[in-house]
Amino acid sequence: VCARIRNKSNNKEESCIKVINDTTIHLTPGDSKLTECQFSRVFDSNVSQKRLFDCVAQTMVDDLVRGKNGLLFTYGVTSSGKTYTMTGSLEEPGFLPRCLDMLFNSITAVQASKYVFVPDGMNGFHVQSEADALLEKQERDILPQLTPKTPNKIESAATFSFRNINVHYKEKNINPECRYSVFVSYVEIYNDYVYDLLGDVQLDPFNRPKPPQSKRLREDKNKNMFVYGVSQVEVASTEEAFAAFQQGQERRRIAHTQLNAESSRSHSILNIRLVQAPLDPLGEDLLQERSLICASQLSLVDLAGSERMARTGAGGERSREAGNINSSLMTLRRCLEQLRENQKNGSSDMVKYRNSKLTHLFKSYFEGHGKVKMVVCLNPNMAEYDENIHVVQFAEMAQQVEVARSEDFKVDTESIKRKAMEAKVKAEEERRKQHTAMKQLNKEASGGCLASPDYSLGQPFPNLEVMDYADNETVPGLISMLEHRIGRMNAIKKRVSRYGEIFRSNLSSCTQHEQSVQQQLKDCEADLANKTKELNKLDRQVKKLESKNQVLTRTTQVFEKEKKQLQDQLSDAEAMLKSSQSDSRRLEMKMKGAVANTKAHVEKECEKRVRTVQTEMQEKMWVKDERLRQLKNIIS
Ligand SMILES: Nc1ncnc2c1ncn2[C@@H]1O[C@H](COP(=O)(O)OP(=O)(O)OP(=O)(O)O)[C@@H](O)[C@H]1O
Repeated sequence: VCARIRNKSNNKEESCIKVINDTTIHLTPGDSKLTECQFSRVFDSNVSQKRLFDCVAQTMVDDLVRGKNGLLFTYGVTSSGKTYTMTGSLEEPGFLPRCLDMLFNSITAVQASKYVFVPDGMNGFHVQSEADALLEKQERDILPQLTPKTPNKIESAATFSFRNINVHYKEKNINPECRYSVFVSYVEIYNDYVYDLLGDVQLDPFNRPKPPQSKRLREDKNKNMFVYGVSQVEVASTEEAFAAFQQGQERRRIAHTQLNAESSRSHSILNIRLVQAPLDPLGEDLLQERSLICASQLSLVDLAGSERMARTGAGGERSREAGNINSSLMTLRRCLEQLRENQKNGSSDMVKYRNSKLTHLFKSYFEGHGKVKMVVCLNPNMAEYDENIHVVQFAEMAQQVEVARSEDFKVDTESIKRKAMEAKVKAEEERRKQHTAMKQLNKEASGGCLASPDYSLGQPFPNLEVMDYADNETVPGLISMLEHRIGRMNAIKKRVSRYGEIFRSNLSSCTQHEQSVQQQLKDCEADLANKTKELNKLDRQVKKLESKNQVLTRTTQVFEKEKKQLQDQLSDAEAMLKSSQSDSRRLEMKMKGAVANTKAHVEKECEKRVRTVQTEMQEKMWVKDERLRQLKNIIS
């Protein structure tokens, strides 16, 4: 567990963290209170991205190449520099691009052709022949053009050229007798659901992207947890891998808009998987034996901000998010605590990994199937003191957990080499044997051994006549001549039988050779038949797609026509609407004028009537007053 302290947001403000040495920091809220924390390594705000990579992540790439798994995660509160450390920028690349760069630099000379390794859907891989891989490549190159499925094309890999990765590390443990391929998958855990960020986007009937579907976690035959059905994209360079990552980021942004989420409230996990398999004894094709294929992975995890519920000040949906993050990080904490307890007491109490997707996914790492490293990011602002205390407490506890070391993947190159040598020697011996036999036969045939004089039994019989029984010259001469003839005959017999043997052995080796050629021919014919079948299938698919394409083109034309008609209708309707609007405006003006006139007229009329009534009333009052006065006079 390492700590990285980021720079202060305001230089004038006092810092709550003081770096004492390479492994110790002091945390203080400003007064005399002081908490000391130990880490395996402390990096202050001046540390460069490169140095951090050298010290923390480089060995994890070494392990990846040796066939070992690794988990590297950043932990800390929001804005403490987790994403900066993990991903960085094009100018200041973080762990992720640097790991990819080192990996591709290391395997560049021994990279397998694309699509030779095929994911089997259960976290494993199998190997297919170069020819099948080529066929698949052609299919993939052609089919997407015919079926434009989703609007999620991977951004051009050339877009990403990282500055400051000029280190070009190379891992020395690359086995030249193996071939390697890299796959990436990218998932996020949000509200305890796992989403695939590199899968095809499903569209709704209105051609809008559908909200993402959650994935399940499963265990493979090696007891490693994996996201079932997750997309694994094969990448051939750092740029291609980063382009896939960027596509995932974009998908994440869209999904967050759909789910009304905030990116800092989800955990994101990029898995870099390195697959390797040895070459056959002749060093030509990859061996297809499953047991010889090794797939190792490096999981780079950017955890959600670790602040506590009260700090988030959230309500409603946000409070549920905060709760889920807290619960997943809390489960992580509990699991690590239980592991520590088990290790301390030698007990084997159950660790409840299943309580959250995060811990469930990384269960295998904590059980010793790989190396785990954590970079704790700390923000030195005084306001973060309380949160920092919780973060370092977690880190200190995590440091006490020991994860068992996993074993290197070793290809038995010695036995493969031995086999190769044996096969070579045998083939060479066979060739030499045949060659000598042929040479011998030719030599003997052309060197006159088989020519007629060699088959002769010697001088022809002289004309002999024995006249005297005491002839001591003729009979012994005849006897020696006959003995010589018998010797010649035996030698010829011996030679003929040797020729017969050589001929028979040549015939048998020729027959064997012919049989093996016949077998090869049969294999080739079967292969050809398969290929022809596949080709026919592809041909049919192409035809089907072409006819679909035609139908779609026609439908598009019909729709285009309808669209044009509808557009015409729309513009007519708009024109009508405009004219009726201006009519109604005119009518409104007219009505307003009429209303004003009528109002003025009515007001005038009213005033007139009021005045008349007033006059009448005044006259009546005057008459009444007059009568009252007269009445008063009469009374008085
Ligand atoms: N060590 C650093 N040096 C320079 N800038 C940094 C450093 N750490 C973080 N920053 C900057 O601070 C800002 C916030 O950092 P970042 O996004 O990495 O935080 P975070 O912890 O990932 O936050 P969140 O939890 O919201 O994802 C970014 O603009 C980043 O560039």
